[in-house]
Amino acid sequence: MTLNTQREKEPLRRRGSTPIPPAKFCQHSSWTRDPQLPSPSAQTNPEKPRTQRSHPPLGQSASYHPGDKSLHYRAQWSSDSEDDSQSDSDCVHRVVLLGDHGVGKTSLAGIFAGITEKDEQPGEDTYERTLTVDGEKTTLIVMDTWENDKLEGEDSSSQDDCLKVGSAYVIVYSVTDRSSFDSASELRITLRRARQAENLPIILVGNKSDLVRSREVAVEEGRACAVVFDCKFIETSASLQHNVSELFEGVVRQIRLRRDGREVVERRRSIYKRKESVTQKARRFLDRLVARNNQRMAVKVRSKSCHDLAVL
Ligand SMILES: Nc1nc2c(ncn2[C@@H]2O[C@H](COP(=O)(O)OP(=O)(O)OP(=O)(O)O)[C@@H](O)[C@H]2O)c(=O)[nH]1
Repeated sequence: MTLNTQREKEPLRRRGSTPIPPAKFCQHSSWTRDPQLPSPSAQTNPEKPRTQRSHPPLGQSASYHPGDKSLHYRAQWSSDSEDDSQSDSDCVHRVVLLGDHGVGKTSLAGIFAGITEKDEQPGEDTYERTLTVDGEKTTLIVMDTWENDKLEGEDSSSQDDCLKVGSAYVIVYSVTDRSSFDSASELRITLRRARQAENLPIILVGNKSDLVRSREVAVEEGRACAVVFDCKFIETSASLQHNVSELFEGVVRQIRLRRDGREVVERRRSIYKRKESVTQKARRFLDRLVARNNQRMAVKVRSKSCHDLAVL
């Protein structure tokens, strides 16, 4: 994996209120977007100026591909150093950020969007970006539209919309704020109620991991919560841009695992993942084997795997 810090084009931004044409979305495994089609937003707003931004580091795995003219209106980052010409699909998925005020949703969305300057606040609340993960392109539309504090009797339609439209959800809490952790659990329950029958990718994110001294929620608590609520877990620091690329690449992998099935995704990933040693692989295999016959072990393995965003 390489880090490419070349200048890149600004990612597409939308206002949350701007309707997104449903035809853009890949809710089904068979849907593939025609890369020759112009962006729907480019059609509705052809005059929209696009300024250049520098790409943030995005962990250690970012690389931008400015030569791709068919996707000129979108920014991309890649988890691979390989040539992307082999990419075989380009689906679009909505990822909704949920969580209390001040936990860092906008900051995470800003990093996703490629906003680097500290004092530059994201002006919009919906961002589109194409990621190349394990050699395949996927476009995410990250929605930072959640309004947490609807009062009793107030119209909750925007919350309902958020709970309906996502192909994946990122529930953020701050590790320095226990009440935000409690809210995250409530949000998980609300989401489960709203989308009962669906096996949605949901990632619980403990943000602000850099604030070591004011930590109120231990990493083990986050992990245990993810096991109980059957979702994935990662700690991030938007300030240090730690684990942010891993988070969004993990979202892509979780979407694909549900779309393609476990074997296909894991095989594809293994081609690209060369860092894992034979010993690590063998340990993981043995853990699973033992877990099949041991309920308690199964919980242990699940708690280990809940922070591996590349497996189901
Ligand atoms: N130290 C530290 N501060 C962070 C981190 N992420 C966000 N912040 C700060 O926390 C504050 C709130 O961040 P936002 O991104 O606006 O949080 P939000 O969840 O979008 O908040 P609302 O828009 O009110 O819902 C800002 O001052 C950020 O700079 C982080 O990882 N570490």
